[in-house]
Order: sequence, then structure tokens, then C-alpha cells
Amino acid sequence: MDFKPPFQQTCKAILLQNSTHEALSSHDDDKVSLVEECELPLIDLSHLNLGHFEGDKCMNEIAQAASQWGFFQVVNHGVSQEVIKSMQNEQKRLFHKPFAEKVEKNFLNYRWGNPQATCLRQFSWSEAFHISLTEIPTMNDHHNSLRSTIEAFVKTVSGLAKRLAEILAQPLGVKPIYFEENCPTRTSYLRLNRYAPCPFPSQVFGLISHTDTDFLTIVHQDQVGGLEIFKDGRWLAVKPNPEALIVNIGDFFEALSNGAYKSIKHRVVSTQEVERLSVAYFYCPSYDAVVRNCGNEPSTYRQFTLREYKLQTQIDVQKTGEKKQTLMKNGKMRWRL
Ligand SMILES: O=C(O)CCC(=O)C(=O)O
Ligand SMILES: [Fe+2]
Repeated sequence: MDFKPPFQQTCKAILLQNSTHEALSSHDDDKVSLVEECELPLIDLSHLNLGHFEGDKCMNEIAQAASQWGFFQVVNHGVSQEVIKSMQNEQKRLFHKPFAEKVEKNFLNYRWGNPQATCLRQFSWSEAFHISLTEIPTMNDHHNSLRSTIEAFVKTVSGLAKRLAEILAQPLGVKPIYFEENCPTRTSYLRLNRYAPCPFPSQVFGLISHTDTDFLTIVHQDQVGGLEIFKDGRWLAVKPNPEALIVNIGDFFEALSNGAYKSIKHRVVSTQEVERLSVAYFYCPSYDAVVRNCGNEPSTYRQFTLREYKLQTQIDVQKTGEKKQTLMKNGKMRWRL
């Protein structure tokens, strides 16, 4: 039985339905073009344990990367190469299950493409399992090795996310207990991504441009490459470093920091030849935790909860086919004042 989602048929159907729009489309996110490659700021987390001077320097580097790039990579992060390798093997096994099985059982919240897409630029040529951390202990015994791998990965990555969030919060004057109080483990989640080879990579993205709805995201990408970030008005391809974990600031840290840290747009381009795997850990607050600027200066963001934000995002996606981070901008109805 075939494990592949019907990407090609779906894209053809979208094209048929919407040929005029596709032909006229001139959005800058539409275009897959050759972009320059960049190396993200690389931070060696072992320096945090080298005493005050080195530790403070490392913390400054983290805060600087968050404000200048919104993205950085870390090494000596505590997740062993063995766990990463085993995660990749488990992902392969999981994604290679028959498509019908993945969809019918809605196992681990399986998703593919984008059901709301009305044109190709809204379609993502990828599939994913969205795993809530509360689901992990309840996974049935068929999935013993998947469960133990996920547990090993999450155990380290969740501690890392909290640690990085606390480091980033320090210069903002956010109470050290903030994350302990507002981000219980159960509210974060893991996304296993698979980007299938795509026969027309210049026309459809692996994952369309977006920002992340969380405080921060920790990603491991394999050696294939394809992640691109929007920095200083242009797209840059992130050079893969399979030893490193990528950290990016999400919308909530941007609001909490009153814009000091940047939640920047990113996307994944498709490749024609090989599949690409990545795993992302999303560090989120509980649904009703209030996110507000904690500094002294006047806030450029109005306070909100994850519940409100998700609702707004759903409305935007239904209306426009994509998440509009621009809705964070402006007064009453919008997020950024
Ligand atoms: O696959 C990647 O490198 C990035 C994934 C991503 O941006 C996401 O899952 O939100
Ligand atoms: Fe993302």
C-alpha cells in the first residue's frame, strides 16, 4: 500500500480550479528562486558552564542572536547524536506507513498539505505528525521504540527550551518564575516533519512561509537543507549542520520582549531528489496564560492569550489560506499596537 499522500493530484486540482489567480499571482512569497546561503550564529552552550565571565558572554550572544536574527543554532545542547539518529529512523518508519492508515486512524494527529489551500502558494508539499506531549505516555505498545525515542528527545529538549527562554527573559526583566508558571510541560508539542521529493520544486514549497505560534522552537534538520529565513528583506537558505539544533523565536517571545526579539518568517523549499526530515519542539504557554510585554517601556503589543491568538489565526487561515502575523499589528482587533 502506498504511503505517499496524493500531493500531485491535489496540486493539479488546485491549479485547475484557480488558474487565473495562479497566473496573476505576484506575491513575494510565491517565488521559489535561488537564494544565498547563510550560516546562522553558532552558540556553544558548553560555555554556560565555564564560570561567570564565559557564561555571561554566552547569554549575551543568545540574546543578541534573538534580536538580530530571530534564529540561531546551538551545539553541545545535550541531545546525543544517537537519540537524533534514532529519531530519524523512527520518523522514516512512521511516515512510511500506508497513507490510508495514517489518515484513517488520525494517528498522532497526522496532517498533510493544507486543506484550506486555494492556490499553489498556500500548499505545503509535506506531511507531519503533531504530537502533544500528553499523548506520549498513552502511545500503545506497538510503538514502544517510537515512544522511548520521543521520550529521550523531549526530556532533553524541553529542559533546553526552558533554559533558553529563561536566559532570553533575563535582560527583559521578566520574573525568573514566569516560564515555570505559564508553560507546563503538557502545553508544548512536537512536530515530526517529512518533506517528500517534489517533481516541480520551483512551483510549490515544502512548507509555506510562516512564523511560529509559541515562545520558541527548537528544530533539528537533517543534511538535505531547504530551510529559508526572511532577513533584512530577503530570503536566505540556512546551511544545514546536523550536529546543531536550530532555535527560533516565536510570536509570543516577540510580544513578551516588546519586539526586542524577532519572530521571523521562514519556509522550507522542496527538493526534487530526496526526502527531508526535521523535528520541531514548540515551547508554548498554557491556553489561558496571558502574554504581555513585561518591560517598563510602553507596550507596542496588546496582551493576549494563546486561546485568543489561535482563534484569530484560524479565522485568518480560513479567510486567506495563511496565517497572518501582520494581525499582530495595530489596535483593538489586532495584536501589535
Ligand atoms: O523543517 C524545518 O526545517 C522547519 C519546520 C518549521 O518551520 C515548523 O515546523 O514550524
Ligand atoms: Fe516554523
